[in-house]
Amino acid sequence: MSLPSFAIGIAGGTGAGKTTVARTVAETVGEAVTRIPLDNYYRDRSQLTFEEREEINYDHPSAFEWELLREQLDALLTGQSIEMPQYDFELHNRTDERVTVEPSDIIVLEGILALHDEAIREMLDLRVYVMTDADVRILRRIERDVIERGRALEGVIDQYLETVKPMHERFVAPTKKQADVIIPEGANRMALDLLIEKIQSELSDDSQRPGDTGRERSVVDQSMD
Ligand SMILES: Nc1ncnc2c1ncn2[C@@H]1O[C@H](COP(=O)(O)OP(=O)(O)O)[C@@H](O)[C@H]1O
Ligand SMILES: Nc1ccn([C@@H]2O[C@H](COP(=O)(O)O)[C@@H](O)[C@H]2O)c(=O)n1
Repeated sequence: MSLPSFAIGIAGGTGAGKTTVARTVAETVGEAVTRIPLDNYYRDRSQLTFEEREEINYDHPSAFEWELLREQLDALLTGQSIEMPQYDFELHNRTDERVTVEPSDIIVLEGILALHDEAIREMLDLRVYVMTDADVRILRRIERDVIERGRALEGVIDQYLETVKPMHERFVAPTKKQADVIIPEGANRMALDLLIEKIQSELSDDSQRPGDTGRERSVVDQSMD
């Protein structure tokens, strides 16, 4: 593999289609792709009871362990493997499991706040925002949370109105301005084809990568300036 890797951030509201875009890129781009779901960096909450964990605002930036994400993204971009934490949505907590993730030419960070943190944004070569209407997103979320995440319909609706929607407006939607590319309606084929073409052209021209000089020092060092 060539260093540094080409890093892509995919942000957008819950249910916008971020995972679908990330998977499609991984399947189509024709190179090894390392995917980093931001959800895995929700803070460890083992010190709290299940009832206390249910009350947490999971859409506020403080819910994530940014320091660990910065360190691990930096490691991957400089060719080192990481021990990535794993998250259980039914327990609202990290599991004890860690998964060894190897670096590759393309690293894709995907999550609601993938473009929120300035240090992380600076590590990305391409910033993508997936934009899908709120009504479509909440319908997708209800289906997913009830079927896959073991949630009751009433709880999903309450959480959406109390935290998901206001935090989306306050923290997620504004990161659209940080994006190089906005994909309307999720896995829009034309937009995806252009995105994949862009990634392939960047990969075939290593010398043009903006990160080549920017990553001479690790992001961990930079944050201490
Ligand atoms: N462009 C699309 N058209 C139709 N369904 C889609 C599209 N993009 C995503 N979906 C579906 O919407 C749901 C949520 O998509 P997902 O990629 O998991 O969203 P996110 O990662 O942003 O929460 C999934 O069931 C997925 O299959
Ligand atoms: N214990 C948790 C942790 C997170 N969430 C919700 O997940 C959403 C982010 O995941 P997407 O795949 O939808 O992008 C986020 O909006 C959190 O509200 C949760 O419900 N429970």
